[in-house]
Amino acid sequence: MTQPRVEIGSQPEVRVRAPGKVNLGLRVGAREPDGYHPLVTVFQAVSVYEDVVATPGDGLTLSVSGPQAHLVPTDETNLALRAARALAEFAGIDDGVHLHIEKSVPVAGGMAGGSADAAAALLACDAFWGAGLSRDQLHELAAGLGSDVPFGLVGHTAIGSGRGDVLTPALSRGEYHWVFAVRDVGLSTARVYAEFDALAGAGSGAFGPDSDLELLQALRAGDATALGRALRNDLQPAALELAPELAETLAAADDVGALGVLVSGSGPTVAALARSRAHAQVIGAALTAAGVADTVLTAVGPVPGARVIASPSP
Ligand SMILES: C[C@@](CO)(OP(=O)(O)O)[C@H](O)COP(=O)(O)OP(=O)(O)OC[C@H]1O[C@@H](n2ccc(N)nc2=O)[C@H](O)[C@@H]1O
Ligand SMILES: Nc1ncnc2c1ncn2[C@@H]1O[C@H](COP(=O)(O)OP(=O)(O)O)[C@@H](O)[C@H]1O
Repeated sequence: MTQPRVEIGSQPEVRVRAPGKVNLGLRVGAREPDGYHPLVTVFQAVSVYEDVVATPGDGLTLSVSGPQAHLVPTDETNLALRAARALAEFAGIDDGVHLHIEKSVPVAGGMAGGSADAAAALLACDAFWGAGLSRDQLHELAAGLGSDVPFGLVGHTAIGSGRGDVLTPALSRGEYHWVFAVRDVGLSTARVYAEFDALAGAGSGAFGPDSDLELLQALRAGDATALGRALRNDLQPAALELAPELAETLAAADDVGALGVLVSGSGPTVAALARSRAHAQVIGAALTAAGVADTVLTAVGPVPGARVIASPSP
């Protein structure tokens, strides 16, 4: 598990890359006494990445770059810093580290960028400090940081139950091409779940372990058309209630022949499944032309979870 540091001049640097995600299926049960909703979800990791770079520092410090860096908290609430602190406490380490996040995943966009940062920071600190934690130990720390963080570690395709943190790998064949329509204003996950409650009955009514059989079958077969038909998000009506303009984005992607289109997680990012890389470009151009997205990203999935990457940035 321990990874070598890459020396740049005299500076040791560990760079870890972690993916964003889309929930291909997201089935939500009724709120439980602890205030959380049980889920059955099928996660796919996609090629929109966060890089977290660990370098020497006094104490635990953080910086962030990227188009939406100004939206990311850099205080103690930042998930990457919380991850570093959790790992240091667990492993009894009192060395410092500076973490720099190069952010590409939309902030508060329903693509789990903060969770990717936390997963990447766990792996980066483990390698940087030579802590040598096992996968199980990292997973345990990840689950303590947030429900989507364990998936940020494992990536690929997985079924999440519990709060999404209990993961079972899912078979998936082939590559899927995505277009993500990003909005500059995020949607708070807490608000979307609260709206889900307010719209009582908006859920699928089919909450349970067998909810996504068609979806899982499509993935096993590598059948993008069938996958497009099976995409499902129980939070979508709530996200649309809070951000009605998303209906136009969904319709615009549908109009240009997307195989399927849905709100990603708690939104407001809209994910459209394309037939091919070229078709993804066509959908992206149409969404931009229609003015229904502030930024359009294209990506493929599934991709691996957080990993130390060999070559540091130039
Ligand atoms: C919706 C999902 C789907 O993967 O991700 P995003 O699309 O936001 O990335 C997840 O369930 C995001 O889970 P998580 O990352 O734990 O959400 P948090 O921001 O910690 O939760 C904020 C608040 O949302 C509500 N919440 C969250 C998760 C859950 N299963 N039930 C809930 O009711 C709770 O009120 C909680 O206090
Ligand atoms: N490293 C981080 N990157 C982004 N957001 C973070 C981070 N740490 C904490 N947050 C907080 O978490 C909120 C949502 O996180 P994010 O993962 O971007 O979206 P989502 O939960 O919709 O997938 C942000 O609005 C921000 O306040």
